[in-house]
Amino acid sequence: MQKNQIVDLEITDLSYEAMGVAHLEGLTIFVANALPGEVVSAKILKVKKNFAFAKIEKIKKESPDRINVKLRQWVQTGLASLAHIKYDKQLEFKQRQVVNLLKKAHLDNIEVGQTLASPEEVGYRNKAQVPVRDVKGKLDIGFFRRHSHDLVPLTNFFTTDPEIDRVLVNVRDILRANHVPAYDELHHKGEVRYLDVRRSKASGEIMVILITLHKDFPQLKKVTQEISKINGVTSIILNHNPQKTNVILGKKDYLLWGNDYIIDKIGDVKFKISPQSFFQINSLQTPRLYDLAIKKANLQPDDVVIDAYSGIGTIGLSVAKHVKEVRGMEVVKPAVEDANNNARLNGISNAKYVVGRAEDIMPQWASEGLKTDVIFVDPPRKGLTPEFIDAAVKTAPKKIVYISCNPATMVRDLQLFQEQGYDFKRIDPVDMFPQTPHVESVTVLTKQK
Ligand SMILES: C[S@@+](CC[C@H](N)C(=O)[O-])C[C@H]1O[C@@H](n2cnc3c(N)ncnc32)[C@H](O)[C@@H]1O
Repeated sequence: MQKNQIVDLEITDLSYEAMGVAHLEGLTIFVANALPGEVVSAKILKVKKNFAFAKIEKIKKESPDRINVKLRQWVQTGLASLAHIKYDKQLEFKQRQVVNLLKKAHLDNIEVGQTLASPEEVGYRNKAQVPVRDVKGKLDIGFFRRHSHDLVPLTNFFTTDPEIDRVLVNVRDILRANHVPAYDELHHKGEVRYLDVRRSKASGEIMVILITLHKDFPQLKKVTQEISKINGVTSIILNHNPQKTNVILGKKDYLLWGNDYIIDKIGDVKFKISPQSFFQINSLQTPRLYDLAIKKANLQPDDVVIDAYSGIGTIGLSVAKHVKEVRGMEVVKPAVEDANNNARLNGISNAKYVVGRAEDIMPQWASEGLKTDVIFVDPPRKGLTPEFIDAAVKTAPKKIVYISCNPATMVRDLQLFQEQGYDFKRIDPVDMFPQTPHVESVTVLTKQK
């Protein structure tokens, strides 16, 4: 098989990144945007030892699960790489990801629930972080083409709250009118690198973050003034990122106008959110995710509860009023400050959050003799560490509730807990990210007698 060769392929599966999978001449071929059951004529793009990549030239037999996407850029950029699949099939795809990982780990006896559908299938994101680049001599916003830094201009981000799209376009126009240069990655010059906009569905408050190469630039005052007039904007922040890096946010934030936070709500608990704090992006699905996790924890009034990888304390503060004590840890300092302020804001006095890596703090607490009843973990994609797991087990919790955004690392970690006397029977996928291949899930581990 050779690059540029045109081949006919029968798609038999979807990879975890939602690429169509076919087999030919002993190779596994990944075909972008192809669906199981389809027969496509495809062009080979790259050939490796055991696999190859191809792109569709023509669909010869179309799957009944295919949807015609209004803007091909949504799929092309990876912004919404499942958008060409009917929503109920997306949910099945996510459930199957978990089933397949369990099979690989020889855990076939574990039940996997149906993926809990999101109340909103599009426009659900309460935050957008979009690159700003020069396209054909004009500052533009959009999304990078997959595996590249070529900006595909966009004004409708599809999965984002349309109110956020409106603000993004307004800010783009203000930057253009004031001749603010977009960041030029190649020469490491220019000004605005990214726009980050967050909106609270509960309060309507909007935060605009300009992520810039320099801390100040000639048009900044005027631009700030004009952005402050956009309907709904209550906070404008400059995030200074002077580094030559792919990391989006710099370390320092400067308040340009308004508040240095926005207020959101989950259930009846209010949350103050700082620019660098993590906050679940699907506002309507988050309370359903937490309700599921909390129900599974079967909390008792005397329980000592850990909220690990706590962000701004959303899980711990949602349960604090029903238990004896909540302790949490989180590595981002402003998020911890938010968590402790959020406890006060909601009249909660039995929850305390500390700054630090969970893999350092948990062993410290265990060595101090802490005993726990329920541990909630909600780590980033890389999952937990063995140090964290050992220490968590030492505190002898009755239950560990694992909320995960990456089923591969979660299955690895669940097996480590199993080796230490904890067992689980079921995993429940929850769709936090419709139109994308991301799989969130909740699992409860119970201490064996
Ligand atoms: C998936 S978020 C969950 C946050 C929170 N539980 C929520 O639902 O909003 C993961 C959090 O872990 C934090 N984090 C990442 N690595 C960490 C580490 N080694 N120790 C503690 N927190 C960490 C991140 O800053 C982020 O806030």
